Amino acid sequence: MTVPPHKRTMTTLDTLTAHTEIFPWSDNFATGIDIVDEQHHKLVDLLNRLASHMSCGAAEVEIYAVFDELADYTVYHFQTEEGIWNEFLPGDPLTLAHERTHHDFVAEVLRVRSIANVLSDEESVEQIVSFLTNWLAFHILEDDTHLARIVIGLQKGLTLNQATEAASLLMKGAAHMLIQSVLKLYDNLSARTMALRREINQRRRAEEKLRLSNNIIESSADAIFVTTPEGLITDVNPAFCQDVQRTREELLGQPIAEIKPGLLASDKGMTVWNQALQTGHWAGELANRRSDGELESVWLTLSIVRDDGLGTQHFVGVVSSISQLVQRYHALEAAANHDALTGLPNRRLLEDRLSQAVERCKRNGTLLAVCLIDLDGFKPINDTLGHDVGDQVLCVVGQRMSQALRGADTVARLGGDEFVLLIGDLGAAHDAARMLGRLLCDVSHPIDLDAQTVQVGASIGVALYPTHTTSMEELLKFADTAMYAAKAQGKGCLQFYPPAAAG
Ligand SMILES: Nc1nc2c(ncn2[C@@H]2O[C@H](COP(=O)(O)OP(=O)(O)OP(=O)(O)O)[C@@H](O)[C@H]2O)c(=O)[nH]1
Repeated sequence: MTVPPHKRTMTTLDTLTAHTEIFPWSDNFATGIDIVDEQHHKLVDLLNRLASHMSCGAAEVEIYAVFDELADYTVYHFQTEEGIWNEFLPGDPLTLAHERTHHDFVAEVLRVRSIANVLSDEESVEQIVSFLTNWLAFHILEDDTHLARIVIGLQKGLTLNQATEAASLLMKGAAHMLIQSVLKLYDNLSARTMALRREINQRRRAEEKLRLSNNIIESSADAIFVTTPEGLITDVNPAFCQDVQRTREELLGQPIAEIKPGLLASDKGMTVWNQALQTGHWAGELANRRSDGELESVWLTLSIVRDDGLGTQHFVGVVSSISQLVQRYHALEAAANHDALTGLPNRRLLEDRLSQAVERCKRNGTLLAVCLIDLDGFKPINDTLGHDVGDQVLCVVGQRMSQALRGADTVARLGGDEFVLLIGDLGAAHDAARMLGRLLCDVSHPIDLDAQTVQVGASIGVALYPTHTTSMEELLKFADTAMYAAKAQGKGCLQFYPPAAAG
């Protein structure tokens, strides 16, 4: 069943925001025929809602739906009216002229609808409101009232001529005045009231935006502060209060550098402040001392909010804790630089350490021993006792090597059962030989595992910086050559480059 437009409970126009009665319904609008007046009332109400939309500028209105609803309702209403006029004044020129006006009305609504895509919603609604106002004045107040009065006359038993004359007389005075006053009302209201309403609504929207921004700042997990150019706090959010364990009231007017000394009182803090002054912005990582005394990494964004005259007005700082990010970064960095099994530096970190060690020895005029170690007899452990046992052996051997060296030296695992040692700041080659002899002994001690004891040996090849080469690449290559010579000599021994056989 089709629900007549006036029976719909929730219409698009109903959803328009609070509306202003620009054309409040008055008894003067009444034609005297109840059903017609009731429907006119609804149409005037639609007009008021559209006018209200025009002044409020509600952006969410579905303009096409508004047009469709208006067209729907008027077609429905026109059928009612035409039914009455045709019943009492069939074929009368007034009735025919009236029907043409109805067609014109629908055509105009559809015309504005058809150009709605090139107009803004506001412009479309303005066109419709202007058109409806004229229609209210000339159609409802003039034509409908005129016809209604003839019909009422006929209902009272007057002849058509008598009824027409009586109606014309009535229409001459008051109705004319009313039409003029409606049009004037529209002119005045559309120009002034709507402009005013629009302004009010713009302000309301701006306030809403401001309220939303405030809510965001208030609920932000980041600590936010605002200061004068001299660094005196003018506002803070709850996260900032929480961070420094002070109330907002206690903080207002306080120097930010005293409240957050770690952030803004240090030399770095001054640099941050000055750069923000010069460029309008500073962002970067700083250390912040929390209220519990712990140091944490934070990301500070400091910006200047200037007034219209471009004079400095406020500094706005946003402090975001990035401790977890930094921890994660360090964990990833550690993983990228260390061997997952033994935790020793991997080849990537070894390259760094090698260049640092070379630099140090160059500076100090000392020797650096680059030692390549390959275990002896490791494969059979893997093969007979399993890979897990092999892994344990690699870890124990790594620990023993680390313990045999000084803190500044490096033990790295290249992969498999291959390790590299960097022994720096040596006075002579035999210093390295002594340390490596001890290390060979340590490595070859039996290893007690859960269920068994195993034993491995090691073959070591050594190249010296700068004795054998100053190239880091060659240092590793020469150490490798020497290590193969050690294997060839029966394993479990130390061989300096150049190996005897090679040289
Ligand atoms: N458990 C374990 N084994 C590994 C790992 N990486 C490589 N291997 C094994 O280590 C063994 C290294 O082989 P070799 O160096 O020939 O063994 P080796 O018995 O010490 O022989 P030589 O060097 O000639 O004395 C191979 O069996 C590899 O499969 C690892 O991460 N864990």
